[in-house]
Amino acid sequence: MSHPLASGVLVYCRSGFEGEAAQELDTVAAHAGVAGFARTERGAGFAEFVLVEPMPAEALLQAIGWPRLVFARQAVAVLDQLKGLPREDRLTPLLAELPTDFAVADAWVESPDTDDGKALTAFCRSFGNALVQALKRDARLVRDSPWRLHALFPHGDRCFLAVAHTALCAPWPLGIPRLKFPRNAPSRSTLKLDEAIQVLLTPGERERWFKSGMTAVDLGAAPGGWTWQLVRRALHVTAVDNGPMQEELMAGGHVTHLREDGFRYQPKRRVDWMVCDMVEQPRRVAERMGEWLAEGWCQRSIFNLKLPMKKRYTEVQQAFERIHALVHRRGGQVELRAKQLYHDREEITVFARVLAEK
Ligand SMILES: C[S@@+](CC[C@H](N)C(=O)[O-])C[C@H]1O[C@@H](n2cnc3c(N)ncnc32)[C@H](O)[C@@H]1O
Repeated sequence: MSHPLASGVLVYCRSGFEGEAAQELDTVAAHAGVAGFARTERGAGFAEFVLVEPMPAEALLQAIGWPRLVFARQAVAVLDQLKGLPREDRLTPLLAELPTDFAVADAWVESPDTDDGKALTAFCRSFGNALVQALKRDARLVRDSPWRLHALFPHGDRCFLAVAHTALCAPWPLGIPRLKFPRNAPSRSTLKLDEAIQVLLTPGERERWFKSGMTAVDLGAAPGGWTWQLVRRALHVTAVDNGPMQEELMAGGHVTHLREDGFRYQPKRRVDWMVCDMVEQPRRVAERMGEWLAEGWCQRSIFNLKLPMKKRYTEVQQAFERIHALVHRRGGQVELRAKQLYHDREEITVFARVLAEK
């Protein structure tokens, strides 16, 4: 069976952001005309959208999938939820729920990215090995299947059995790309920009849009973690910040440091990239980012929106609307992709590019 039926969508999110993830699922599903409701538990590290009627998993993931969700590190299509699994044999009941003649390329056993979930990591590893062996034995593991099986255990006796379509879902366990902190990078924030580039851009875009000799502006750059990532990709960077930049990074000769206000700075000529990590109200940041994009001062941008307020989902929507409106007013159109990354705490990271020139 190549078209499994799903009963819902399960998204993995940052603990504490389940409300935003659920609100987003409700909104995106309503736009896509998919009937159902979102539910979650605070601190669970996941939220679920329950369908009124089951539908093919692929169509569901196309309508409410990972690429279009901001507060989802991963989104998978739920086949079933198993409760009260016996400790002595959790494998047999799980295998019994798999649709017959359904093969997958791989199987991942996961637990939410929470303290409770972390306590299950060792179990997940050994159970994952057993599951893969069992699937091999039953000839259900087929390398070129577009499907991957996911078993998410919120508790030792409760499991969501789900499937991911490799073209529509995050390619990393728990939706978290494994990134190593580079030894000589100036700050831990460096991982945030690295993750944004991995998560928000395709491999082709990464290759085309980061070429030796390209130019970038980094607003709020000090001590230089984001600048370091751009320099690593052979870009020339103008770093705008009143604070000091790391000496080693400056010594490389690829960075010009300007002690100026990042909200007033304007480049003399268009740059390939503008990145911004200034800690400010999301409205103020959105306004300035919209201005940069509308005026064509940069081709593309990656910026953070800090979200310390209560109505975080609404705040994000308003910021996006404002950027669209500013660019539209100047005759352009902007594409926005955004995620709450693993390295984002109370914030999200946005990629923006202008699609049509004035
Ligand atoms: C979170 S830190 C940036 C860290 C940096 N991205 C890194 O990876 O090392 C925020 C920076 O924004 C700067 N900043 C805040 N408001 C600013 C403004 N109006 N103009 C320029 N820099 C500003 C602060 O001085 C601070 O260095």
